Amino acid sequence: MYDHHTLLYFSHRLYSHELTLEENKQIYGKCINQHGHNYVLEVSVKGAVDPKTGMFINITELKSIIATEVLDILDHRTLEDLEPLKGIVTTTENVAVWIWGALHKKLGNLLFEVKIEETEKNFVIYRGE
Ligand SMILES: Nc1nc2c(c(=O)[nH]1)N=C([C@H](O)[C@H](O)COP(=O)(O)OP(=O)(O)OP(=O)(O)O)CN2
Ligand SMILES: [Zn+2]
Repeated sequence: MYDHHTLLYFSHRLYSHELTLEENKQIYGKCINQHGHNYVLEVSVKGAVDPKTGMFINITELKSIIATEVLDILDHRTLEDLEPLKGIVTTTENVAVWIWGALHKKLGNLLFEVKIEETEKNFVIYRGE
């Protein structure tokens, strides 16, 4: 098992276009307003160590995959503006599921877990269930 931490910042609001403004206010409160977080993304991978190399993935490759598939798309962006997240309420749960999908395309079964901390108090762990 190997964990890799990375920081990213993005702005979002919690708002569902399937609900009325009143319903959104009821459900999401102050979070319907645009705001941002310094998220911490932790990607865990697992695999059988290759006896020849002593690795199951080169961390340099893992970092490159996280950079191209996640950071280059999300970091310092407004989530609601991003095509891949259109129509998705950008809760930490939904962002974790989206990140899992983006990484799984490249990592396949090496991907074990995506953990994303939205604030010091809130984080989501997703294992592709
Ligand atoms: N199930 C979820 N609930 C909430 C989410 C979420 O992603 N999933 N997100 C938010 C807001 O984005 C908000 O910015 C974070 O919530 P907040 O209560 O502000 O976070 P803190 O607990 O760190 O804030 P304190 O004011 O210090 O308590 C809300 N809900
Ligand atoms: Zn928020």
